[in-house]
Amino acid sequence: MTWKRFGGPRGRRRLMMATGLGLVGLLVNLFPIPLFSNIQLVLGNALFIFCASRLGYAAVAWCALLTLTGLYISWGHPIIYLTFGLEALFVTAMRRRGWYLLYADLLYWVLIGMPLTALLFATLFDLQREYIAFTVLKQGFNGMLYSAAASVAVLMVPKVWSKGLRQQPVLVREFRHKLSHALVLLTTLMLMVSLLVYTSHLMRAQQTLLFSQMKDNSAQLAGQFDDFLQRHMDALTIAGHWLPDVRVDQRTSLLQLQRQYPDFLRLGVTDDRGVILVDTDPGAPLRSQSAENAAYQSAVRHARPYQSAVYAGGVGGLEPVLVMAAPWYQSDGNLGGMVEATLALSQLHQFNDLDKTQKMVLMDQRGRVISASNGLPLTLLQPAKLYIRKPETGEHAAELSLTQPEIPLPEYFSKSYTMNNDWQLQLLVPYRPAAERAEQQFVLGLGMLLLALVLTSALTRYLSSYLTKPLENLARAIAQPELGERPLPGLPSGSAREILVLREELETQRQAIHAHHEELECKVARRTEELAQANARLEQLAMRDGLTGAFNRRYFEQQFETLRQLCLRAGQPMTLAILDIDHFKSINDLHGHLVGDQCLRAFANTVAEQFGRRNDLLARYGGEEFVLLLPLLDRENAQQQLNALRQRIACTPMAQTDTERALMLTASIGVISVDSQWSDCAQTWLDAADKALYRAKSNGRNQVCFHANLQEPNKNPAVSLENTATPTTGTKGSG
Ligand SMILES: Nc1nc2c(ncn2[C@@H]2O[C@H](COP(=O)(O)OP(=O)(O)OP(=O)(O)O)[C@@H](O)[C@H]2O)c(=O)[nH]1
Repeated sequence: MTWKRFGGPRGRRRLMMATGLGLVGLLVNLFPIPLFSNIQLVLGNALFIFCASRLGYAAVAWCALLTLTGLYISWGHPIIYLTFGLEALFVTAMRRRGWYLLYADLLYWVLIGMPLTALLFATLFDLQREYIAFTVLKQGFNGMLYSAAASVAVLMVPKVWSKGLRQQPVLVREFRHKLSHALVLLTTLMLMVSLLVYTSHLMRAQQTLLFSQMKDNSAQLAGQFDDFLQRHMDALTIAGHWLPDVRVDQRTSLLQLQRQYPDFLRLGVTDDRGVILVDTDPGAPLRSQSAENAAYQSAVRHARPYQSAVYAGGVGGLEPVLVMAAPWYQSDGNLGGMVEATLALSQLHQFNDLDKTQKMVLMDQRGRVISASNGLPLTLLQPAKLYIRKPETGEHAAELSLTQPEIPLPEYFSKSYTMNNDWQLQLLVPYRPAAERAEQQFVLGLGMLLLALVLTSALTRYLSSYLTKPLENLARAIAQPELGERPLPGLPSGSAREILVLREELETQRQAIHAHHEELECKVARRTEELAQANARLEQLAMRDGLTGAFNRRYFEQQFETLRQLCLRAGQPMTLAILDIDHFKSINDLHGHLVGDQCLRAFANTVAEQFGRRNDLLARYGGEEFVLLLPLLDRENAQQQLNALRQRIACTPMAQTDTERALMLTASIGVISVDSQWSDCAQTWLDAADKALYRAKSNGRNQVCFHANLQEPNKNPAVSLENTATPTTGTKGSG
């Protein structure tokens, strides 16, 4: 056990909490609530069950020890430490595994508590089997009641009370489990309380009825005994009056009287000094009541009837008898003496024998048994040992045992009655049948309780799924990725209003989110479009020449290697041409820069129209110079197409002068058209083409000049360029 856990301030607070709860439990258990039969409620145990919901083993064990000490004081059986102590630890362990207290306790009593209690009772006590079964059931019932009470306390007591003290995990459960537990708890408590109230009320009513019957019966029986004594005394009194007339044969008359009253064991007549004159049994003289007996003397003196105390007499001198006497008078009216009789009392119980359901004990003033029903373990004329468990109170009969003072179950309900002569009549009704009735009702009630629990559990399962299904559907619908597009699914028409409201609220929110989402998407699309356009514009700006729309020099340099690789892969030559407008300066000078710009644009368009293949690339190289990169174009085709271009330029009006004359111009073109492997350096190619251009200019302009058969450009390209240039002359355009 982890007593170390009690270390530190938190541990000390836990110890204080366990001690506080344990002491409350101890106090409550000192006064178990008596219900009926032998059933008592031990609500104090609820305290250690409550403790098990919050604290660990050590704290619960300590709380249980305190609580059970209260029970030990009131019950006196040390085995409670075992059965209930195990219960405390078992419930703590199960709570740790996430069980509800009520279910954990029920499981304990079914699996361990009831079998263990039955075993202990069978071994340690000499009890009837049915009584053991009933006691065991009673323990289980008790367990369920106080664990249900503890569970309610757990629900009711604010969590803040045990804040920081918790050793048990906080359990997050599904709604249906919570609902089911709450309903089972409620049902258990309601049914148990109803069962207890109903059964104890019924039992009390039965006991009240029984007690009132016993009261009547005891009074009636006592009356019969009084009658019995009175009748016999009357017989003697009457005999006292007629005895003088039959003086001749008084003995015969007395024998006749004895025949009429067989309980007179013997009869006799004394004189006024107590000397026996006549005796029905002269062989054994009538016990003298005279001389030393002051009461008898007084009775004689005053001519009053006399009744002795009970003493042993009769056959063998062992039966309880008494002597009664009445005065007799002589014919002159004077007191003659006393008519005496010995009266047998042991058969008085026969008055009660008609009622088989009850027994009786009649005791004299000194508590000695005078007469008792057959079968009772009592000895005549010995003081009766009556172990009365509860005194008679109010309308309840006392509980009485004749055999053992500490027997767990009383043997009889008893009602005592004091007769006129101070004899005690004890009326006894066997306890067992009444207890059996109570037990039957209790077991029946317990069975109904279990049935109700099973039904409640099954019903709440259905009910909770009926309540939670719409919530689960809603949660599932919300979790769907395409939530925004579709409306939330409708709920069954019988759904709770709160859930319907929740659904409506969620649907409104969904629509708002969806609208917002769509708006955002539109915005994003618009922004993306704008961004793409801006990017395209930027791209254009980055790679195009603003005036002519042709690619710029940087773009040309970027694309050069790509297009060269294209030619390499195709094993084709590549052509690079530099186009330079002839005498462009004079156009500027004569017509102004605007016209010059117009010419540049028109020139670029004309070139682009001529070389419109996908991979042809026209870039403005600077001023009025353009570069044409023509992949997959061999020299022959290049020559043909560039000449065609040159002619087309020459006959294409590029702009209008102030005088509305069409402005025509020519261009010189320097070309290099070789295997693409020739050089991987754009500048080398440009230089070679520039050389050719230079020659075109030098040769009179408006012509296409080629360089060819360039073998090792990197070594000395200029030399080979000079040697291999092939000019193609055209008509010189006007400037
Ligand atoms: N309008 C206009 N003129 C430009 C532009 N860029 C360069 N120029 C002009 O182009 C002219 C080029 O003149 P030059 O290099 O002497 O060449 P050219 O007059 O064409 O003579 P050749 O090339 O030898 O036939 C210069 O006068 C520049 O001012 C431009 O963007 N717009």
